[in-house]
Amino acid sequence: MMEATAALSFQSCSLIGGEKRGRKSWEILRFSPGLGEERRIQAVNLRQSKLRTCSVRAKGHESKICCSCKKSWAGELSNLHSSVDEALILKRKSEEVLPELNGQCIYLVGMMGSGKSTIGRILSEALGYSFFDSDKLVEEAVGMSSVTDIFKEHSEAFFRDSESKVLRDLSSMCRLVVATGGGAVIRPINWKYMKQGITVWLDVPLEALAKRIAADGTASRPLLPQEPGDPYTEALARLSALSKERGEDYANADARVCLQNIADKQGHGDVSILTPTAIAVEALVKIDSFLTVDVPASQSTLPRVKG
Ligand SMILES: Nc1ncnc2c1ncn2[C@@H]1O[C@H](COP(=O)(O)OP(=O)(O)O)[C@@H](O)[C@H]1O
Ligand SMILES: O=C(O)C1=C[C@@H](OP(=O)(O)O)[C@@H](O)[C@H](O)C1
Repeated sequence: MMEATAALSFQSCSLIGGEKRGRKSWEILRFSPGLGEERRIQAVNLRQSKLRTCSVRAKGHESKICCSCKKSWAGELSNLHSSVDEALILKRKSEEVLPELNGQCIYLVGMMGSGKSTIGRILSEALGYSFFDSDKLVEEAVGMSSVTDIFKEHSEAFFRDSESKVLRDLSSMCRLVVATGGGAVIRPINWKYMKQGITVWLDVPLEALAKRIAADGTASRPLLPQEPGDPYTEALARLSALSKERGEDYANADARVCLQNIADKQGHGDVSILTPTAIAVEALVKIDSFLTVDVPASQSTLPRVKG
């Protein structure tokens, strides 16, 4: 009872001013346990990237609430790791973004190994969307079990044509999260298909990509050197060349999730400790910003919404 009263007081206190009307922006994360007179509440505002902690002191029938506000919740995430259930934040943020998406698909783009499949699965589950990996769809369409075999037995151009057909077919559907192949961005026609939905670039430092790929092996990635040698150094060299060729292409995406920026905001700068769930939350934050940005009346168009 005390907790419910405190939560209501917290939500209705003046802290809420200045945000979108009619939408709950502050999420109560936790009450301190214990049965004492004073309790602490942590709440996060995903829209404004803020974390607040309140002490609630019971005085008769009233609750006195003292609040402190931290500038950036992203900057607090390392602390939150131990104290806050990331899954709850993901759930709350996806509930907030879902109505704004209005069924539009999400296309994840980024270099190979950037986490498109990993983050895509998490996003699809959180949003109740279906997940597709475009490489897998190409394999099914061609009737071969790996992209590497398609490159070997046919050609890269054949693979790219099949990839474009897959993206064309997906573009008429809704409520999907699609992990695209790392090279899907190089063909302008693919952008036409992907822009039927929201495109999100997972921007991961090359060193982190090379580490992941060296750990996974390059067998499933035909554009990377397959010869013996130091896998990290070889992957890094090839990824650097591909990234130079494609840098501008990825930047066409509607939203950019830059892992280095997240890690810097958290104050440690280490992208390797960012969890896939935290990255998925950041993707939703960026999608939300893209969808809710004020469009001047002169430039407004009908919403890009399907069925
Ligand atoms: N945030 C992360 N931190 C550490 N490893 C990750 C992260 N996201 C993905 N990985 C790992 O990196 C590798 C490539 O991820 P994947 O999702 O297959 O990338 P993509 O689909 O972009 O090629 C996998 O081994 C995966 O487990
Ligand atoms: O970057 C690329 O050109 C490619 C990336 C691969 O997908 P992932 O990004 O899922 O590894 C796959 O489509 C193919 O090997 C080509």
